[in-house]
Amino acid sequence: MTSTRPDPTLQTLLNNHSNLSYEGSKGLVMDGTSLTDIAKQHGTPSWVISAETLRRRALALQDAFKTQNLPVHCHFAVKAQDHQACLAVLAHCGFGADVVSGGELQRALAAGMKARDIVFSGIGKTDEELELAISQQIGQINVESVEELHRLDAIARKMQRRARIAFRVNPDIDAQTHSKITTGRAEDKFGIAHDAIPALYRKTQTEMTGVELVGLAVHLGSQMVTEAPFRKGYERIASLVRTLRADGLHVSDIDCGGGLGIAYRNEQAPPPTMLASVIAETLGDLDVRLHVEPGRWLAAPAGVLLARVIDVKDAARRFVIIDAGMNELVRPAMYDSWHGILPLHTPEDLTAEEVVDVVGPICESSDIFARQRHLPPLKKGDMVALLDAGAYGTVMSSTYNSRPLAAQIMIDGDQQAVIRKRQTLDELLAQEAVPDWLPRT
Ligand SMILES: Cc1ncc(COP(=O)(O)O)c(C=O)c1O
Ligand SMILES: N[C@@H](CCCC[NH3+])C(=O)O
Repeated sequence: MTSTRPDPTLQTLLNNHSNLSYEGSKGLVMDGTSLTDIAKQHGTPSWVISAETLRRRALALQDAFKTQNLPVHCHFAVKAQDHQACLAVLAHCGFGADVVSGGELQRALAAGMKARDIVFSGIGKTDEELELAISQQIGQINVESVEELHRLDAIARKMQRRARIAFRVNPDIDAQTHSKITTGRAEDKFGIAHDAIPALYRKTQTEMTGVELVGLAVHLGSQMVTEAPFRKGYERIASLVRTLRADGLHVSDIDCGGGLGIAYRNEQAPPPTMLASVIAETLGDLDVRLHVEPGRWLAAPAGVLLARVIDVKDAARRFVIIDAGMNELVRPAMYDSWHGILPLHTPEDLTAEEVVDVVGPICESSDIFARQRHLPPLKKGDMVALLDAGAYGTVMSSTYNSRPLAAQIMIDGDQQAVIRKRQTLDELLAQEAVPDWLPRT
């Protein structure tokens, strides 16, 4: 995710984020709501998520498939943004869910998603999680190994049920993204090796009674901004489907996974219409039910993280120290990822710039949001928005350095609500117990 390309200008960042604009004294506005007002009312750091943007992107994705006349079922990858209010927005748009744990499964159901619209992927599903999925009769369990297949078959038979499953294929294709979010190479832990699929498929469909094998699933990685890996992956799946059918086996469902990237840093990220046409060209003639599992593309641009400048420290570099840290948004520290940063007040001159490092307060050298970034001059008390924080933001945050979890606010037209209260230090400490047999001073 690091790159030698020059950073986009603030104007380019704004142009790339159609839900953000500067409106005079209101400052930075997201879908009509002043982010300064939110920060003043709810404090910082705070997460803001726009239901309107979520909805707009959900519809754009569905439209892309409609234009291709593709019968695609959309399942939101809950791991990207798991708040029930966000899941409810997407459920209302007709989305199901892609879940990776019993917790996510329960969240999706609580938010109103239908069990039959839920797909369960994940490399380490416990017996209890498989039992939950079977008892809820979810749409599909994507099996990731022979070992899991046998475990699931035994559990389902014991429950006198038949679990609807697909095999997650490891196609041994590089997603051309950050290595830490690549999932489809042979050395990655995910999926069943593509060359092992035909024999296992036959054995499963002809001999196993606890599972109903309906097809294949593939997910190559996340933040994919080139077309080639999608195409290669789906071509491999199409060729497997033809092999299976030539062997008299039944394939009715293909799950195309997620992975569609966004332009965090003005990347030439392809739109969903690219995904739709690649799926149409590679899998469109197979007469199967198609599924997709996008997360980031839907949620990332719908969210921002608001923070306040604690201090500006002039040393070997100018450090803008903000009150959000890697415990809130860990992506830059974890993947060297780039997030746009905009001041909340309307800058007098969008082109007036200082070169600064924007850092958090955490005692880790990796707690850096931006290195040598060109930003309008910032001073103590100014507030900023970290962009594209709606996916893999709140869900990956922690309380490192005893920092209570930040508040989350949903905006929707002229409505807004706190959808997650700021955690208090008392609540954080109340989760702990000190054994009374410990000697105390
Ligand atoms: C199986 C599976 N499906 C879907 C996703 C969602 O990916 P993204 O947020 O990149 O669309 C992931 C995460 O990479 C995943 O592991
Ligand atoms: N957490 C990653 C994405 C991982 C996707 C899960 N398979 C990110 O923030 O980019």
